Amino acid sequence: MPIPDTSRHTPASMDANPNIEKRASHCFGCGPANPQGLHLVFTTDTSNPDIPVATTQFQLDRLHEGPPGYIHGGIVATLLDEAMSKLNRPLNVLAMTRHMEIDYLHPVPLYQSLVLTSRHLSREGRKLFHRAEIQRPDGTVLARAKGLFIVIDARLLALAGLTQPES
Ligand SMILES: CCCCCCCC(=O)SCCNC(=O)CCNC(=O)[C@H](O)C(C)(C)COP(=O)(O)OP(=O)(O)OC[C@H]1O[C@@H](n2cnc3c(N)ncnc32)[C@H](O)[C@@H]1OP(=O)(O)O
Repeated sequence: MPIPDTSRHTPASMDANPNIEKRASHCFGCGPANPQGLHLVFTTDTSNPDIPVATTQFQLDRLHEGPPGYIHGGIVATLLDEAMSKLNRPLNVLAMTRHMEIDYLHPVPLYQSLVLTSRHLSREGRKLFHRAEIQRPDGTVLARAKGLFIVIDARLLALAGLTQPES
């Protein structure tokens, strides 16, 4: 059984009393403090505040290889999930992925700059429906996802110690 590397298991994300920003700093998708992470940085377009759009460019190497020369399918799912999660804050909610479905349309290549974009579709109560795509710069869609995110009650997060309680 693999032995955990304690040097990587004592960051701020594991501290007894972190705030949500410190915890988020170790997010595998976007956390700047995670040395193994993807370090995605999104631009969010809120010109229509009801339909936020998040976009980033990324390029991965063999660390994330699945089929030779292409990104592992699980990492493709991570990219799409991460992009959709970036729509929640502009909508002023905390939410977690409940369900997502993915169309792997073409293999997603390593060593090429690609575009990852997401868009909010609709909301029904606690249920947020988002979509995301990975595209080549010429607009060819390589993978596409639809996601259902469920709004989490901020007070429950505070009770669980994941956020600071509202004063
Ligand atoms: C805090 C910031 C985090 C940022 C995270 C970034 C994105 C992530 O990667 S999150 C990590 C992955 N996700 C998770 O670990 C979440 C694990 N799941 C959970 O904790 C819970 O299921 C949770 C909190 C999301 C929802 O739980 P719960 O409140 O019991 O909801 P639940 O009743 O199961 O489902 C909610 C609704 O979705 C509906 N639903 C479930 N599946 C589907 C589906 N496939 N299609 C349509 N609707 C569905 C349910 O019917 C229900 O609808 P309604 O309220 O109308 O009855």
